[in-house]
Amino acid sequence: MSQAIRFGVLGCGRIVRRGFIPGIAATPGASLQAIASRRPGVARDWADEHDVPRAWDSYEELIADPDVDAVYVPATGDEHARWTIAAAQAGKHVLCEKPLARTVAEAEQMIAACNEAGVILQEAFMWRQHPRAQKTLELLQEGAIGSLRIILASFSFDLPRTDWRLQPEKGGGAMWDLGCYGVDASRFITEDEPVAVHAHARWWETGVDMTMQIALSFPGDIVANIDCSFEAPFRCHAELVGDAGRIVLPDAFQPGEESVILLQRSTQRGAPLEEIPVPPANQYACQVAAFCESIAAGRRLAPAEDGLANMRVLERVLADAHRNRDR
Ligand SMILES: NC(=O)C1=CN([C@@H]2O[C@H](COP(=O)(O)OP(=O)(O)OC[C@H]3O[C@@H](n4cnc5c(N)ncnc54)[C@H](OP(=O)(O)O)[C@@H]3O)[C@@H](O)[C@H]2O)C=CC1
Ligand SMILES: O=C1CO[C@H](CO)[C@@H](O)[C@@H]1O
Repeated sequence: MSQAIRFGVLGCGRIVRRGFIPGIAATPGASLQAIASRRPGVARDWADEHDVPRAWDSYEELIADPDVDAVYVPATGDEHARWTIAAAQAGKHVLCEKPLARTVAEAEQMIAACNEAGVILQEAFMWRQHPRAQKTLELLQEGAIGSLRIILASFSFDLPRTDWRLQPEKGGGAMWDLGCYGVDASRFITEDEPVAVHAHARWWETGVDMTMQIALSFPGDIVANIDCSFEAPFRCHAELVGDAGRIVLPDAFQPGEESVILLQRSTQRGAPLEEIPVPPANQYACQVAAFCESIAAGRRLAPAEDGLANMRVLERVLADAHRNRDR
């Protein structure tokens, strides 16, 4: 096999520890070469703890490191565009956390910078890379639930009120953080873009949406009902309803190593739910592997333009929620 892709990570946050580090450790063909934090000494501590060869006290130094081939951007939403563009200009491939940016305009600039530099840009919608996502598409294509009519997706948890996700200037808001998954999933499942959007939110004192209902209509009169919330118990599920059955995806966007698809092949009340097995997989490892595959192929197998298309829908959704405020 050719030389492993050497990754650098910009920041020491929760998803780095919980997702990316275990994911890259389980990915042959990828290695974690360097880690940076804006907080002095933090990257050194993490590097020692996780056996990472290099530690930097600034993102600029990591980006300038000639031994780094690809950069993972797990920063707060407001920092995605800045660091993606800087890394691309230094010739590094970029795996950027979701959502790509705060605005469509920012996402367009990121894609342009990566195209100009000839580097790969991938949005870190890890759930798409898990084998369950592909298996779900196959079941739909085989007609396992007949014609798709309804998509339901819910993602919520009780957010500590001190989190940056409540700050609008940091790219906060339940839609950007959680609703983006349901929108991404409905576009992935329909392989299409919505023809109409409607949204209603409950707003937090800082100006971000705390809870949002999103209704999307897709070609073929497929409807998607998506909800997201920072003020509710943890829920993360999706259901695809057809005219001949339904598919349930427990822990939709955060499947564990072992996950299942629940399939009801009938519209009869009380019809059994069959467990469709899915190969065990760590979705963060799948994500790194897919990204490395794109680098090796020299083209984006998971196009960043898809992230841009998601951003376009999210911007429309947020605008509609603002329009419906106080109605
Ligand atoms: N795909 C997934 O499963 C998940 C994705 N995410 C995404 O990952 C990103 C980070 O989320 P999470 O790890 O939960 O967040 P944390 O609050 O735990 O970490 C924030 C991160 O942002 C960095 N950062 C850079 N600039 C700033 C700044 N100006 N202010 C504050 N922090 C800054 C910090 O690095 P430093 O060490 O330099 O301070 C740190 O790495 C978000 O984009 C989020 O949407 C989050 C959770 C799950
Ligand atoms: O992307 C994400 C997935 O899960 C988290 C909740 O558990 C979110 O807050 C996060 O930003």
